[in-house]
Amino acid sequence: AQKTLKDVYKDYFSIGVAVAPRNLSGPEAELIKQQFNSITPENAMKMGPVHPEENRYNWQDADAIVEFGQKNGIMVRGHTLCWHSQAPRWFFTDTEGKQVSREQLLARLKQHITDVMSRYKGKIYAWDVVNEAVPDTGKSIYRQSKFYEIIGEDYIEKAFEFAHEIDPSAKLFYNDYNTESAAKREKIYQLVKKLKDKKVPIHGVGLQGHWSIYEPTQQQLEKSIEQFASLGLQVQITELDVSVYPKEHERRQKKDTDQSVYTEEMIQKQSAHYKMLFDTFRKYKGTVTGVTFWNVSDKSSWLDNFPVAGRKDYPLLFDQNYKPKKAFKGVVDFK
Ligand SMILES: OC[C@H]1CNC[C@@H](O)[C@@H]1O[C@@H]1O[C@H](CO)[C@@H](O[C@@H]2O[C@H](CO)[C@@H](O[C@@H]3O[C@H](CO)[C@@H](O)[C@H](O)[C@H]3O)[C@H](O)[C@H]2O)[C@H](O)[C@H]1O
Repeated sequence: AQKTLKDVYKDYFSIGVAVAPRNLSGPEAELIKQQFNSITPENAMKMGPVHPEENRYNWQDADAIVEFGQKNGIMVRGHTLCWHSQAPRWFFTDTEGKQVSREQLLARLKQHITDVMSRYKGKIYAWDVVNEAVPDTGKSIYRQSKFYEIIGEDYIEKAFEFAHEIDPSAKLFYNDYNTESAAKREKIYQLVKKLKDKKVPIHGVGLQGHWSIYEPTQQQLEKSIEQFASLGLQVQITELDVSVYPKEHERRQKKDTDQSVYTEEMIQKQSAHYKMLFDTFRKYKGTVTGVTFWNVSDKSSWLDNFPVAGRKDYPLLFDQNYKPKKAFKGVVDFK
């Protein structure tokens, strides 16, 4: 029988995928049930989509995803309780449109985390409590978000404390991208070390893993896993995809990459890169506790049209017909 990701990795870490309600029926649902034992709502549990108005929640999509998990014995990972992006405008202004005070915003953040986590208590095993709070550039370890401007740096520790109070059994993560860039990794390390030193209830760091066939190197990845694990934190890869195109800054040099053609060279490089990534994840068994892909198959990825409008990407292990790609083989054939 064909090997599946969840069976091959059952002694290593959970294998997940980001989903939207549209993925939970038909051939995609069959692929999800066959290959994965964890799902993450791609958008349904974010502040804006789930809490569009102060006194109105929109639970429909989030409920559908949790019910699918419950019905099929698939764990659910929560994403995300506090993020500067996709945060509803009302969160930061009062009824006259004036910016709210530190106390008001802290109370709203507490209410939001309390309501969302209470609804799914015992049904969500891990949460990205705070997402992308560290800037890519500059000395400060704090992104100048509305949360930081209005509350101050302690909005992060408060969010973790609010979360832990509601569901002490849920594993709580700080989640970010570009975690393999030395400068950004050091700032994230400083942030989470501060939280650990203050005995804030944080259990792990999420490396989003929006990588490409050009980066990271194995050394860079191992350095990130080891640096965060040195604080006694677990590490999860939370939004994995391997674009066949170089990142923006490299792209300008390689003009011909905007053609959306999936070349044999891309297939070879992608297969080798995915193999290196999973060889590395297995090496840190017990530290790397979960790996989640961001979208199900090349049929539809957030990387289609991003950052180049109209450009198709091929970043995942299953092709546009939900069939396993060459890269899949390199990931499951290690025994
Ligand atoms: O950006 C990739 C990752 C990076 N890390 C954090 C992680 O949360 C993020 O995920 C992406 O986060 C993006 C927003 O920042 C999501 O994109 C949003 O995805 C939403 C749902 O499809 C879109 O909302 C729909 O927009 C449509 C037209 O604009 C409207 O008609 C729909 O009603 C509305 O739901 C938003 O415009 C679009 O911005 C992507 O699907 C999602 O994959």
